[in-house]
Amino acid sequence: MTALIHATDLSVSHGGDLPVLNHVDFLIRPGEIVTVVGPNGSGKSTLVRALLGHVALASGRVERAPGLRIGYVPQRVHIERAMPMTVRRFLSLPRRVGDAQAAAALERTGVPGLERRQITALSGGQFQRVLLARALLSDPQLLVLDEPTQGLDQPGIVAFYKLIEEVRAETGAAVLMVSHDLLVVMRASDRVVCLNGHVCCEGTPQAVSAAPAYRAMFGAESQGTLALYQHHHDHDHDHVAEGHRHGPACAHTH
Ligand SMILES: Nc1ncnc2c1ncn2[C@@H]1O[C@H](COP(=O)(O)OP(=O)(O)OP(=O)(O)O)[C@@H](O)[C@H]1O
Repeated sequence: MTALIHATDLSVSHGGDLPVLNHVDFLIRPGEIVTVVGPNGSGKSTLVRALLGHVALASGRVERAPGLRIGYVPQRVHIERAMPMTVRRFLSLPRRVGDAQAAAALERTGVPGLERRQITALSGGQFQRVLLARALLSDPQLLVLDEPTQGLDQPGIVAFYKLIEEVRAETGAAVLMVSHDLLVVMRASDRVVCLNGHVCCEGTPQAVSAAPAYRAMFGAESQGTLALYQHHHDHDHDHVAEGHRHGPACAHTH
């Protein structure tokens, strides 16, 4: 298998009437940056957790490359920060690491020397970088980031994505990201998957931002994303770009 993770016909139900994920196919290859976008409650976190093997599947299968090393950064809001703990101790959870390794990871993520600080005393942006540092300690082949820039301001978001691209360039790790930051997320991604219980459309950022299903889902917000690309390429945005896969919500033909 050349893919790091390959999921086919994935359905997940949390017990409600409708499945949260409905026959989703998903693939991530070595070194790719893939971003999953979609409205609140569209199943993005559930997809990530299913790919990691953290939720039971109603149907389908998930294949992970044998021995795959994954660095997982869960949604920041889900991490208990109230407990008194230094950054250094946090970096040794769940796996103990040496001082030099911890220092190098903090340096790499742009927050050197924070070891003795309390987790509770960090800013949102600093904590995000500490979380990334901890994920990098396992030398991952795949970094999984769930809403990594939630709560950051615009410059903080741009800086974080730049850091992710640098890490990918240096380590060759693939990156799977869930994000709402439509304005900047597209630029950093090789491929975008637009999710709403099912895969509405997927492809290059350019192709997805021009797809009717994507526009319908994000409406006015998507205009900024389109503007971002207008000077990068020369096709007419009133036409559908080539190169994206159709989902059930796509009404057009090429
Ligand atoms: N453990 C759970 N038990 C019951 N329902 C759940 C559980 N986890 C998620 N859900 C429901 O599944 C749906 C999808 O949730 P999920 O967190 O995957 O969406 P999301 O796209 O990541 O949302 P958001 O953008 O708000 O983070 C939601 O309706 C949510 O309420």
